Amino acid sequence: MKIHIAGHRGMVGAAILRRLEARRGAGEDLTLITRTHAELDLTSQAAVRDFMQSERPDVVILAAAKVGGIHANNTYPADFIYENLMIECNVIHQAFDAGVRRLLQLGSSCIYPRAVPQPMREDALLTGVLEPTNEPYAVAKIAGIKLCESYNRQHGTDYRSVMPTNLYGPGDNFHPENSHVLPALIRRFHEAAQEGRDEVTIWGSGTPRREFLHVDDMAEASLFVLDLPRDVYAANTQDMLSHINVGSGTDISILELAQMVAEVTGFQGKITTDPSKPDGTMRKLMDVSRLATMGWRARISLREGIEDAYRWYLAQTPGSVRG
Ligand SMILES: NC(=O)C1=CN([C@@H]2O[C@H](COP(=O)(O)OP(=O)(O)OC[C@H]3O[C@@H](n4cnc5c(N)ncnc54)[C@H](OP(=O)(O)O)[C@@H]3O)[C@@H](O)[C@H]2O)C=CC1
Ligand SMILES: C[C@H]1O[C@H](OP(=O)(O)OP(=O)(O)OC[C@H]2O[C@@H](n3cnc4c(=O)[nH]c(N)nc43)[C@H](O)[C@@H]2O)[C@@H](O)[C@@H](O)C1=O
Repeated sequence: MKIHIAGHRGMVGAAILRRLEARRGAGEDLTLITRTHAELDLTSQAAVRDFMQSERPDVVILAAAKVGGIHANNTYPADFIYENLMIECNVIHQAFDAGVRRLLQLGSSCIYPRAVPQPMREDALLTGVLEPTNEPYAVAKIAGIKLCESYNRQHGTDYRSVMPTNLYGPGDNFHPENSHVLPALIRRFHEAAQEGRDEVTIWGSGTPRREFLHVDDMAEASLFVLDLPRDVYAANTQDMLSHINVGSGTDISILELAQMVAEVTGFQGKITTDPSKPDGTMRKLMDVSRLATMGWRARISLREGIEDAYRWYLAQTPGSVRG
């Protein structure tokens, strides 16, 4: 079986690759095909066509995307909508043209309307107005789901979509402005503790609630969904092989999260908030009952996961951390 992992150097793609390499090491007959961003720009239709036609994988896992936190989404909306639409159109269509029958793509919990009932069910898609700070990215991610569904309907393919909640872990982006909240706080609290500062400021009011999932759980869930028999997956995705939520099933306020990161990093000072920064959606908690019914649940607790991410951050040589 030839599997192409697009985005294998990203946080999620690398975690999926680690699991597949372990399976290959355990004797599964897998050929894993990867290209770096420099070797293959997925926004180039011609380059993706040449790649898919020459490699002709059996399965494609699409974990490449333009990704960032609330500030990056709000500051570079054109990059987020353009690059993500191009990557999805190129990878999904060129995979189809090259005869790929099975594909898994990663979306995001931001596809759901901002004021949707919590926890957010899969059928809440397209029932209301999106969160403005990440609407362009969300529109691209919704297009990704609809691309897969449409190829399935018209051509009988088996293209599945997983919708992860907020992710974190080894390989994350720790950029002070463009990253997601957890890596940003790990870095900020670590640096404050090292420098003996007595105050750390977090963005927004601290009251929004988010659900976090460790990337190793996400990688496991992705391969679990990919491996599900088609009839089982179809029965749980409204018979059209649509999208499925992946999360831990519990959420936490950003202030509580900051307190946990402070404990893990050894910061003992005061935590203040900066209301001039956006809160974004006030709550994002996935309804993960469909995936649970099919047999998958998250295993890594948030506290353990933060400790793991912090160990990974500390183990990097200075200057090698992304961001
Ligand atoms: N991180 C999170 O909290 C969440 C992530 N997701 C989704 O999970 C998936 C993986 O995200 P994550 O691993 O966190 O993101 P990363 O930014 O860690 O990884 C994305 C990867 O895609 C590559 N890439 C981006 N643009 C291109 C391109 N034009 N051509 C080739 N490669 C490209 C990047 O390469 P390079 O760095 O060289 O540009 C990078 O290796 C994405 O679909 C994302 O939307 C969903 C919900 C939450
Ligand atoms: C995964 C998800 O990620 C983004 O949506 P988001 O959930 O709003 O992500 P975030 O992690 O950036 O922020 C979460 C909350 O945390 C607060 N916050 C506090 N202090 C910092 C801080 O220092 N950095 C950041 N980034 N946020 C901070 C911040 O103000 C917000 O209230 C979108 O890309 C979206 O498209 C998407 O898919």
